[in-house]
Amino acid sequence: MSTVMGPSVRIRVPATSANLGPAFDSAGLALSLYDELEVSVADGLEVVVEGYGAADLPRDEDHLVVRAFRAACADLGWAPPGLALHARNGIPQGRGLGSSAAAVIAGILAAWALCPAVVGVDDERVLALADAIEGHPDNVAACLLGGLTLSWSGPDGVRATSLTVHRQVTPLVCVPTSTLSTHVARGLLPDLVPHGDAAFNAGRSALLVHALTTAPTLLMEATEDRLHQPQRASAMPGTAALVADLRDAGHAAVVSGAGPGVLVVDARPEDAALVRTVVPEGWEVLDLAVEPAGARIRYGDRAVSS
Ligand SMILES: Nc1ncnc2c1ncn2[C@@H]1O[C@H](COP(=O)(O)OP(=O)(O)O)[C@@H](O)[C@H]1O
Ligand SMILES: N[C@@H](CCOP(=O)(O)O)C(=O)O
Repeated sequence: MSTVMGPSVRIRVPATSANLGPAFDSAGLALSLYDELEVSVADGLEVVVEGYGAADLPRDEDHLVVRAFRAACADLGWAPPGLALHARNGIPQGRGLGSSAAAVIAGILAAWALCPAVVGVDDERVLALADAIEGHPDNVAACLLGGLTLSWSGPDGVRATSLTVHRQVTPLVCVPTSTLSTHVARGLLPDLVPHGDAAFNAGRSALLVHALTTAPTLLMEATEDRLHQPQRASAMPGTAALVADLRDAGHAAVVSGAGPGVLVVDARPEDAALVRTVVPEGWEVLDLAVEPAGARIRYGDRAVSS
């Protein structure tokens, strides 16, 4: 049992769905499904987990929130003795809903919020470190900033921008019982792709931004992809079949992130019942909203970052 040594901070981080079809490693959508954490500096390490992962996440320095916290502390030049972490996880893990990105953002924001030497949060520094830990920027950007995010890397490091989506973008997520590690799913992708497929995805990605923000009637065409879903289908045949069935029924369905969850981008309230008839037994259907503001930090009742 460790002793808490200062004030606590509460962090709420949203689930995210990356890629959205063609925009591999660049587009992300924040969803109204959250992990909530309470963190304080302590004289040792104490980790309590409720909800998803309660039975199998590590309770030591290997816990991803702890690892991200430690990395952010090092980045800030701060060396707290330990931390007390209480996590209530509402984001299913290993399903393509950005649980690891949420854990990384939570750990980094906790460090920024608790470090005595800093005031406020520098989103660009948070994003840079989160991208370095996660290995791709799409989920961490959406988790941090909310809404529809586009992220890219350049000479100045990782950058991201957040856009407001059209009101007809109403996400519905289908969550299987099976899991697939993002690391494994990334290993299925080839190093080289045909130029025609790259051109196909470039056009669809550009159209995707227009469809999500302005012209939702174009979402079916705008969510077509040739760069990652076909290459990963053998690792998640049930997911591939469900995406095909939903698209045949007229829904803009895609693999959520690296899978095996499925995102329907444009589900109207009345579609939820219909989708439930197509989804295989055991899958959970979550009727969600877009989370517009992203991660939230609170000291008591005072919100200091969104
Ligand atoms: N809330 C969490 N707390 C601690 N570790 C987590 C948490 N969420 C995810 N992780 C870690 O990330 C892994 C899942 O990451 P990943 O394969 O990228 O799937 P996802 O699509 O859910 O992000 C888990 O097995 C676990 O090691
Ligand atoms: N662009 C990444 C997205 C991974 O998202 P996750 O939610 O499955 O971690 C990829 O497709 O590998």
